[in-house]
Parts: sequence; C-alpha cells; structure tokens
Amino acid sequence: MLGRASSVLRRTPASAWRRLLRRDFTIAIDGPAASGKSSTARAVAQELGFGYIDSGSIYRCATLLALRKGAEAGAGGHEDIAGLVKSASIDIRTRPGLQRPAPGVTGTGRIAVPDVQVLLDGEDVTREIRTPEVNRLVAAIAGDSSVREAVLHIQRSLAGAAETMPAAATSGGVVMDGRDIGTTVFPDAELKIYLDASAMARAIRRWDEMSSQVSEAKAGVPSPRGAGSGCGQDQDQSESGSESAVDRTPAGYPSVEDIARELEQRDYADINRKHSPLRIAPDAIVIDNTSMTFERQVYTIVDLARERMGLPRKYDDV
Ligand SMILES: Nc1ncnc2c1ncn2[C@@H]1O[C@H](COP(=O)(O)OP(=O)(O)O)[C@@H](O)[C@H]1O
Ligand SMILES: Nc1ccn([C@@H]2O[C@H](COP(=O)(O)OP(=O)(O)O)[C@@H](O)[C@H]2O)c(=O)n1
Repeated sequence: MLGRASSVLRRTPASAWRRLLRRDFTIAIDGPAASGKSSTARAVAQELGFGYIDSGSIYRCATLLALRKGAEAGAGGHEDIAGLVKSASIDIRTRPGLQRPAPGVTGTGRIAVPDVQVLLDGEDVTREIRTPEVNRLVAAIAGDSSVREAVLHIQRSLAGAAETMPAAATSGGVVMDGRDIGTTVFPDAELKIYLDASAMARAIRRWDEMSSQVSEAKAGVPSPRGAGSGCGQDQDQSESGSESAVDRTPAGYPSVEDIARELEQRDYADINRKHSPLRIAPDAIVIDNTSMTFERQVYTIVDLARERMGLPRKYDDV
C-alpha cells in the first residue's frame, strides 16, 4: 500500500490527509497490550459503518520482515528495517462479523466483531505476526524513529483507503487503534479513547484468547483474528478463570504468568521509548474495562461518537 502512496501524500499533514480522503470522523483508541483495543475498535467500526485499521499489525509486519531477513534490532539495523517496511505492501482487510457469541463464552450475543486479515506483500500473515517471536521483538522495532516514520505513512495511507463496513447511516469515518494514534498519528481525531484494564485481567484475557485459538486449530476451525475472541467476559469471570487457566495450561504452552511478564515488558518499552511513547492524550476519555463487559465498552464508545456527530445516543437503555 505504501509503495503506491505518492511523495506528495507522504508530506501531507494528518488533518489535510483526512480532508483529502473525506474521512469526516476519526476515532483513536490507544492503550496498553491486551486492553481490548482491537476487538473494541472492530466492533465500534461495524456499529458505525466505519473503516478499521489495526496499527499494531503494521509494526508486527515490520517485525516479521526483520525476522525473515535476519535484520538486527540493535545498532545499525533499524535503517534496514525501515527500508524493508517502505518497500513492502501492507494491507489490512476487514470482513463484517456476524452477531454471534464467541466460542465458549457468554454475553456477546448482540455484538458483531469483524474479522481482520493482514496481508504482507500479498501473503496472509494474520497468524504469523502474533507468534511469541514477534511478540518479543515488536516493541524494540517499534522504538526506532525511522521505523515509526515509515509506519506513520502507512497508517495514514491505510486510514484514507480503509473500506467502510456496510451498516449504519453514519458511515464514512475510521477507527484506528494502537499506542500513539491520539497523540501522534491523528492528534486532531474527533474522539480519543484510552482503554485500560488491570495487568492480571489483560494477561488472563490474552491467555483465554490464545487457548481458544489452540482449541480451534485442533478442531480444524479456521480462525482469522476476531473469530475466537473472548469478548464479553466480565472481570469476575476473568479473575475466577485465573486459577483454572493456570491448571489448564498445556505443556509447552505459555502460562498466564508468562503472558503477564511479556505484556509487562512490552508495556514498559512502549511507555518509556523516546519516540511517540504510549501516553494518555490530554483530550482522551479513559475507560478502565477491568470490570466492564465487552458490550458496555463498545456501546459507550459508539454513543460518545454518535453524540459528537450530532446524533442521538442509542444504547442508554441497554
Ligand atoms: N471488557 C472485556 N472483558 C473481557 N474480555 C475482553 C473485554 N474487552 C476485550 N476483551 C478480550 O480481551 C482480549 C484482548 O483484546 P484485544 O482487543 O485483542 O486487545 P488489544 O488490541 O488491546 O491487544 C480479546 O480476547 C478480547 O475479546
Ligand atoms: N500505534 C502503535 C501500535 C503498535 N505499536 C507497537 O506494536 C506492538 C504491537 O501492538 P499490538 O497493538 O498488535 O499489540 P497488542 O496490544 O495487540 O498485544 C506494541 O507493543 C507497540 O510496541 C506502536 O508502537 N504504536
């Protein structure tokens, strides 16, 4: 996608980009790892008939490129990685989800979470960008300014081109999630959300998500990102799942503690890096979803967006 972006568009500031591409409403969702950004952003996009861009998957593609080429994330290696990113074609496709409950989890019946497919030079890398190897390296790669600059152009380019989902009368906007969307990528976004949850809730959710993907893979169920998400659990369910999650951890599979450690290290790197660190934008609305259902967080954001678009709220009675 970047390969096709003209040099004029590359120099265009974010606000002009959006006017040019007729994106009339942008929702930026930032927050730490596994706080629910992507699943929430996808559901919000479908509710509003917006496009959706998962910006973390672009950094993950950059990391996969680096791993495949054996490029070092240390001194001297980043220029190469930025070069690899610039010459790659990265595309994120969204397919509207059906209103269905996530496997084995209650409470998601009314929410549709679209599936997302990530293409790197035409190859479907949706699963490969979420391996432990990529998880370990991605924050280091994302800490480099030349890599971030290359990714920034892709983020804006994809946001402009994102296919909107068929649905509501409010179509035309875009939802993007990541770490610096409200602070750097779209600092003038009409709605900025900072999604957070306790470290343990986030680790358990990621464990649940991974284990349901393992079960689906064993059962031969194709699982693009989104199909097997554990949306809709509230914190009580999640926390009570903690011990059983530990008990159920199969050999060779990361435990909840392993995942918590990995998330903590990545959050630390994302918060403490020099360039575009993870921060709460001054005009962001903070939503802590530790004890909130998935439905509630989606409806809250949809109604905030509707209000700012001059539309009546829809979910006060739900
Ligand atoms: N309020 C919530 N309660 C329980 N689980 C949730 C909630 N919000 C999201 N999840 C689940 O948490 C997991 C991580 O969410 P995800 O959207 O991938 O986070 P992120 O994009 O921030 O890494 C997913 O399985 C998702 O369905
Ligand atoms: N806007 C963004 C998005 C992701 N990233 C980086 O990419 C990594 C992976 O992002 P992600 O959103 O896929 O991560 P999860 O929260 O899904 O685990 C993050 O840990 C950051 O290091 C970033 O720096 N800026």
